[in-house]
Amino acid sequence: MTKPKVLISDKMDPNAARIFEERGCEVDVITGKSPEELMEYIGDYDGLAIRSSTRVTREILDAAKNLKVIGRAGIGVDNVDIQAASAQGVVVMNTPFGNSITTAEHAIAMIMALARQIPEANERTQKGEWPKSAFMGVEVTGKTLGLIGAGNIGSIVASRALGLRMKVVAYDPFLTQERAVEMGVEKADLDTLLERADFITLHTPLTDQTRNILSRENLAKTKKGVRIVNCARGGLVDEAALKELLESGHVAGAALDVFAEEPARESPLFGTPNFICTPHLGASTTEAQVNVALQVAEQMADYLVNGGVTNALNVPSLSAEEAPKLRPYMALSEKLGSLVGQLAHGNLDKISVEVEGAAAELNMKPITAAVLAGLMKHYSQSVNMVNAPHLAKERGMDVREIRHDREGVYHTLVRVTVATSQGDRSVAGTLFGNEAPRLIEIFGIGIEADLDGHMLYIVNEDAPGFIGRIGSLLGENGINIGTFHLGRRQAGGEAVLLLSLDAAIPEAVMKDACDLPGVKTVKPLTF
Ligand SMILES: NC(=O)c1ccc[n+]([C@@H]2O[C@H](COP(=O)([O-])OP(=O)(O)OC[C@H]3O[C@@H](n4cnc5c(N)ncnc54)[C@H](O)[C@@H]3O)[C@@H](O)[C@H]2O)c1
Ligand SMILES: O=C(O)[C@H](O)COP(=O)(O)O
Repeated sequence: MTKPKVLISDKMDPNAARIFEERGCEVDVITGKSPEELMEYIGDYDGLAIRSSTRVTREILDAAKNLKVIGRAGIGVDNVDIQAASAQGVVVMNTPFGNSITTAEHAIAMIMALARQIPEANERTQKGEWPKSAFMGVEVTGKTLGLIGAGNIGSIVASRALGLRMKVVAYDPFLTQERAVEMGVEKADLDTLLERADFITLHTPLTDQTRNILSRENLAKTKKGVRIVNCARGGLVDEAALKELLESGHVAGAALDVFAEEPARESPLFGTPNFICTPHLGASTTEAQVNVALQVAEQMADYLVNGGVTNALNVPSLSAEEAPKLRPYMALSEKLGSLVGQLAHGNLDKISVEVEGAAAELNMKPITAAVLAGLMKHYSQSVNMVNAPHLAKERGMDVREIRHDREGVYHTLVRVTVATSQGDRSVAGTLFGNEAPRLIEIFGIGIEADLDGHMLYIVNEDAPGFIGRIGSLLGENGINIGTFHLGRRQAGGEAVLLLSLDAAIPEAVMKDACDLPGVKTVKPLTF
């Protein structure tokens, strides 16, 4: 088996490359290249490991013909076009916790640096000024910290601030009262926070709701003498308004680790009194970088080698334990989706996936994704399990998942039903020995078969002599039958034949098969 190839395109702890190699991947480290250069060689890789410098745009993804997974060694994925990645079937994963403590500590360091003006005092002291009377700081003890965003990092900041004997007021629409009590913070609305905070620290992602959350208007609502810290994302604070308020003295200090435009080689804020900044260093500690590098490499290799999905932002997670159990179900589901996609006609926009027996114990999302991938691959190119649910949603397909508790005849069963203009059409399958996908029913007729390679599906009137005639026709045309499966609704009623063939059936033979007496439908199938 060829080894999956991974490209590390941003500066990353060397442990990442080591883990990739140990887990059976080939790895190249090529950093600091332009998007045009990256586009030239990205097509060779199955995996792309990044931090915040590589921008994974639609154009890069278009060139990344073999790409299966993008791994972000860190939290923010705003440098990745997730929609384009999903549409292309590329899994996007991050490491949501590896640098949280480090970033929270950076925010606390910024709070302390602002309170005691450490950067300016340091600079002037080293210039030989000994400016003892120029600086008068504030204590943080007893002050109110306004926390905007109380997720992973925000809650660590809160716990450290409480340790510094600050009061913490938090604004986060997803913060429950119970969680606020557990964190020891006071839940507030944004206006209350702005009015009351002596220090404000931001810990939200950049979204349409949070962009410019500290707008000119909101900054004007803050207490005179407020100090502001942003170690989350540029774009959360109006930088021009911040500069004016620092100059007027309304804002007593501001510390930014992140800027609306990065890298920020110039900014109107540079040189403004009481403004300090760092070049997006929130996650830059040895500990955090080792954490995220190890984690991203483990996750990506797990996906590329075993199909395990952890911390993905565009597909449901699938643990390394679940992956081997689900793999045969995914193969079965893909085949059932493919069968129904080849046999049913009309608008296949209503689909239900039902599971019972052992299958009902499993995570259904990957099973449904596999059904959709099998169904849609006959209608759209480059569809896979990652992009199939997105494509189905985009097309407005009504997808239902039904889990039955009942015990059926089979120890495990997956059924796929599509609503067609002729009514519901359903196919079902099971796993033999928990491993081998096996069809057990087509459109209400019990029939057992492997769905593999070239097959021929025939519906005919159940009458003596038909099997001989179809066998002769194929034999006369040099087409070897591999397996032969039969089912019927009732004696003398509608019968189904499912043949596996060693080669694709030529058009002319298909026509002759259609002309055999009693034949209603003939359809070549491929799996
Ligand atoms: N400076 C750095 O180097 C650095 C390092 C790590 C993370 N970050 C950034 O820090 C941010 C926070 O990371 P995290 O791990 O805590 O994320 P998280 O998802 O755990 O927490 C984000 C919180 O923001 C809240 N939120 C969302 N919309 C909001 C709104 N409109 N108003 C108020 N709160 C809102 C969410 O409910 C959530 O609780 C992210 O943007 C991340 O990219 C920066
Ligand atoms: O979202 C993150 O994890 C941080 O912004 C860290 O970014 P970096 O990996 O480029 O330091």
